[in-house]
Amino acid sequence: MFTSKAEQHNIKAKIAASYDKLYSQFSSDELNEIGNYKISKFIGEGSFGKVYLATHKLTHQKVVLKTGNKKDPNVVREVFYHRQFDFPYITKLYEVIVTESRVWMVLEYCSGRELYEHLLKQQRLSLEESKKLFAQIVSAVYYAHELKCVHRDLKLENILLDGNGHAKLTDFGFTREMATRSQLETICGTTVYMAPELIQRKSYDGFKADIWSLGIILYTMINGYMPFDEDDDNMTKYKIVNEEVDFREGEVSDDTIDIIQGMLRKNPNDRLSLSEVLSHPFLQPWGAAAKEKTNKVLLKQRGGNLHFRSKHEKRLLKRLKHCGFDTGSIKNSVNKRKCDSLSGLWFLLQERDVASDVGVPKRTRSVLSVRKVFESSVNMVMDDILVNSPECVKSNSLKKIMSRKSGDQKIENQELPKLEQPNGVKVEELKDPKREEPESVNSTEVTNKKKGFLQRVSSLFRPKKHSTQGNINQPVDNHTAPGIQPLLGKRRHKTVSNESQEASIRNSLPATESADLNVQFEDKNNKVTHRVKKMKSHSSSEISKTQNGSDLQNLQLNESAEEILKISNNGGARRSSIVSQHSAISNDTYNSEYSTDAQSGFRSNNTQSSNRVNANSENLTATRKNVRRTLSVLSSASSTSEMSSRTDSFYDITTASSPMNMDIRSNYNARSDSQFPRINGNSPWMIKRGRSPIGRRTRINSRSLNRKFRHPTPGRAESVIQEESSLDENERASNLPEVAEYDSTEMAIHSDSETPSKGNTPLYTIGINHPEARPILFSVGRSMSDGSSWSHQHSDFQEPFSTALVRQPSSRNIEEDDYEAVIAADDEDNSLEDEEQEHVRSLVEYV
Ligand SMILES: Nc1ncnc2c1ncn2[C@@H]1O[C@H](COP(=O)(O)OP(=O)(O)OP(=O)(O)O)[C@@H](O)[C@H]1O
Repeated sequence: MFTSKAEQHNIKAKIAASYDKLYSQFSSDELNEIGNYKISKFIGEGSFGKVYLATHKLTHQKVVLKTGNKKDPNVVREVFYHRQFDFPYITKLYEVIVTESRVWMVLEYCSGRELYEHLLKQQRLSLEESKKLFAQIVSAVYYAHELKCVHRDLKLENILLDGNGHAKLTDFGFTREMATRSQLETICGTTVYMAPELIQRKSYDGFKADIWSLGIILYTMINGYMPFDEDDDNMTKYKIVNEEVDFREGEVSDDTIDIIQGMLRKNPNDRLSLSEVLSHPFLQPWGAAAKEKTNKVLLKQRGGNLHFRSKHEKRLLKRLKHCGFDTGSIKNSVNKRKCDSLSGLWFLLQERDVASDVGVPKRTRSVLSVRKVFESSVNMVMDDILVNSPECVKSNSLKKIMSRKSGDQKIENQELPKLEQPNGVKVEELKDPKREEPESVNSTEVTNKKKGFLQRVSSLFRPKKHSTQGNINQPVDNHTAPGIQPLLGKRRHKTVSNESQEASIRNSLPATESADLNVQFEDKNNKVTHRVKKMKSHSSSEISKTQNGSDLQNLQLNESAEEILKISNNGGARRSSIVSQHSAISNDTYNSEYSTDAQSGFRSNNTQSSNRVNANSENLTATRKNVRRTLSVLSSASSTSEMSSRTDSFYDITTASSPMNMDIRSNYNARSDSQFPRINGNSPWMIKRGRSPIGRRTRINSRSLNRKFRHPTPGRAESVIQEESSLDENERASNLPEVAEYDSTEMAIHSDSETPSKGNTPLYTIGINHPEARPILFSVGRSMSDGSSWSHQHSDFQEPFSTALVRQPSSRNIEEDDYEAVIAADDEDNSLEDEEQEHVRSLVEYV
């Protein structure tokens, strides 16, 4: 109990200050967490929204958060289709978080970034690399096609590379199912990757259109420039429709020519099928292997056998179950592709285990993984369970591992990016990537072996640094080509910045550089400079407008080249064959298939700016760059016909709040279908403790030995801990030990109570790094008389603990004589017996 009024005032003041801090955090504009993900930096911006690098708090896995407006049909479409895909060469969609206005897609992080950037770096890819990557890309598309989905925006920018250099197809904003139709009408994609039938605005077979785009991709990978890419869009379109791709004589093998020509046949029905592409001699041995792998995945998936079959998965599942997770819910989430926090957790756990499958004995690592997840997810102590789990006992002693690994490590302070609200998220500060640490801990020297058990264990779960893997922190644009590097560096930087930043970068460039920030490749043989454009997906309602106002719809694409050129040249002078200033304008101009005038605001900004460019040639350079970078386009030709895809009934995507951040106690009643981990078949907070140490380290009577902590009855949802025994609910409630108040600091509210001044106050997690953090020593006991309630006492600890939950007491009239327990600081205190130690840990750390 508190010894003086002054102390009580002091404590009250601290609680009030913490409350204020919490309140201001709630009302802050800064955004640094979404669900279970901690945002670490802004990495790019697409047509639909911004993209951030983030860390999954429970597994420390890096992920990408891609945000979009909830009302944007393309965002809905992207989620709808993407979540159906579960394939090694398609970026994984782990989770979808829906907030009031935005959708956050949690995606697999591809540290190698875009294939486009890789190609810029290499100028052109070796045949071997091209084959390998292309086989992976084709297999991803083949997989999607087998699921009757067409991508419709295949391009270098939509193929990412993971840390192992594997291709990952992404960006399913224009995807469409083809199960119910054979022809599509909506014109969408990116001009230079578009099939002739789309350019001609005919109805088209989506599968065949994808195959054409793949042909463009392969050609570009091998040659380092695009087959149809003129500075003038009309010319590009003319060539797509009328001309054959050309190859440098003697440089390209017959197989290469054959496969590319096979994919780029003007008549869609003459094009190779993807199965044929994968079996083509050019692509061997990669193609055949990729095809086989894809067919296996498809077979498994169709049979509903994709998950939980491998030894590794079974082992992980077992561990989770052992720790009380509701594995049925996890399976359900994963199998149904719910993209909720459970399936996210599952996939990330799996990936982390696979990634860290080096060096640590399997059994131990598994146990530790599960332990860490559990610790993080419910913020409570699992030591009791894990230390005594058979796995842990069989393998290395956890204590030994901890004492080996807990070492004196200095953890750098982590700076968080400051963000605007989701719909206008803006990074004010970018963290130094080298200092990036997944843990949100402040600078602390951990020197004492006896310091926080959790912290020591937690240090074991920090992701290993894989020096061989692609590092996101490395600059992407270390272009090898002289002269290109500075240009790329600047352009790249600009790509992820806002318009004003772009303008300032551009202004700082010499005129020749700023003229076109697209990278130029010099073809040494032909002395012709080629370009690989980076195209930004966007749309407008102006598809038919060329830069000079001519209507492409009326343009006869089989007109003579002269005619076309005449139109083009009228449209504006080409500054040179190398650096085009004008061409991208109409090239990048399309409609959303749902586009209406009202909606055009969504994706038509680039078009509008393009038009402004035309109007004012002085602004052309700066504005064009925005337009130029990317384009994926979607015309409104058949908006109604394809609208039906919106009616798909998919939304069992979970909404925003992470279960881990929810008040787990308030879910007590629903625990049978709870998603939360359960311990020994009970709710997560019903941690079974051993026996309680009593009577100055003597034993308590047998009745209390089997008691468990649990949260209170529904009527007292805010209360903290209750014992479970054979007593009925009322008795349990009355047996709730009250926990003394202490400082409350960082987050993790575990109660819905509004203010700490109420009788039942919220619980807070106290962080070890808080300047005022100190542990609480609880003396817990009960009188020896039957039916007596548990009570406790608290006093200061000399040594800090990693975590303690505290609560303002509602009752302070506990009599000294009622106590019979003394709590020890650490499990290494040999003066306590095992069960007593467990009790101590569960009380001090778990409470
Ligand atoms: N899973 C990912 N891993 C790593 N980087 C990613 C990932 N997804 C997107 N990015 C990066 O984020 C940026 C924006 O991506 P996004 O897909 O939103 O736009 P985009 O493909 O550039 O444009 P658009 O949507 O118009 O096609 C790009 O630089 C991209 O490389």
